[in-house]
Amino acid sequence: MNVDALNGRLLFAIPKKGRLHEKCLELLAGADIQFRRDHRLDVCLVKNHNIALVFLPASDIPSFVGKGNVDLGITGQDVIQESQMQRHVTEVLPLNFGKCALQVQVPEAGPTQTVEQLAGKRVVTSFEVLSGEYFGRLDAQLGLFGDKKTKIEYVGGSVEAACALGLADGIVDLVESGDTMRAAGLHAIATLMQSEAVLIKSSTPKHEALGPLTQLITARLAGVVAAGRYVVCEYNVRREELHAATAITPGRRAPTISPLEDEAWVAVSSMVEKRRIADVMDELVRIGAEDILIFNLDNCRV
Ligand SMILES: Nc1ncnc2c1ncn2[C@@H]1O[C@H](COP(=O)(O)OP(=O)(O)OP(=O)(O)O)[C@@H](O)[C@H]1O
Ligand SMILES: O=P(O)(O)OC[C@H]1O[C@H](OP(=O)(O)OP(=O)(O)O)[C@H](O)[C@@H]1O
Repeated sequence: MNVDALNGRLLFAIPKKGRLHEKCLELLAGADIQFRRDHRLDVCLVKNHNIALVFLPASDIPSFVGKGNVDLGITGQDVIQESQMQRHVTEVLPLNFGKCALQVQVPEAGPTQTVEQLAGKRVVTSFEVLSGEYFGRLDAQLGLFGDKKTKIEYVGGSVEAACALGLADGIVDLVESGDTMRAAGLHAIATLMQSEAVLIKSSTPKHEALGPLTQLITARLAGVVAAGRYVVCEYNVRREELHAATAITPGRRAPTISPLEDEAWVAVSSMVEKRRIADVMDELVRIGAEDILIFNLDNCRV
């Protein structure tokens, strides 16, 4: 690709592989950001917007965005902190995927069961900056100095194997379901941070003219994220129960209430958070609501 082809385009960084990659592609499709990527190329032009996508390792995206080499990016909050770019990037939108926790883990049956016991020993991690800060504070509290301090060692992957291989007394790694941790015979004894995927932009953007396009893309992505988070709940309820019904489904602004041919009844339509829907349906049944229907959203603007 001719380098000039990128001139004036909004550069948008997407994780090139790993846990966040597929979800990002779904998000781009939902926002109708159209492109065709030659699988050997890490840069490609968007057909229907003045944007170029740049496929990068998730852990490099905070510094590319923070330094202004690319304008927008998607990555995890964990790698923003680890690369110490939190002052250089602005988190524009939480994306409701890539949720995980960075945790201190030790062998379940081992002699070390608290972080105080682990301090001063060997910790293996891919997050050496965050682990160094965490154990640095702990070492200072416990009066561990010089060669008594916790020894933090970096590995690029398969961190969970480090204890079994005799490399470490504990590890610091990401946990989502906990399957990896349990399969390795480990359990968590402390949490350094919670993380999810976020849309980020440079805190000092180089291309001010691209501001409106950044806003448009952010609004589209927010619509796709909200569509995944909410369902539409429709039901019929007796008019005298309307007050109770709107308390159960208050909607984002207010529920839509429509009259029915039978004047004793009304139809209610309301957005409800997906994770609450089973409880909401139980409560609606309890007040005598009928014909409760739940609809998934493809896309929305809220
Ligand atoms: N199990 C998980 N569940 C949810 N999100 C995760 C999980 N593991 C990692 N993430 C998120 O995805 C980001 C990328 O992690 P991933 O393990 O896919 O790295 P990667 O880019 O493939 O790098 P590498 O394979 O070189 O370690 C992490 O920084 C974190 O924000
Ligand atoms: O709690 P869980 O749901 O099991 O997820 C946690 C695992 O996911 C991540 O690794 P990933 O599988 O992305 O591969 P990696 O080790 O190559 O980074 C992380 O490093 C853990 O190993």
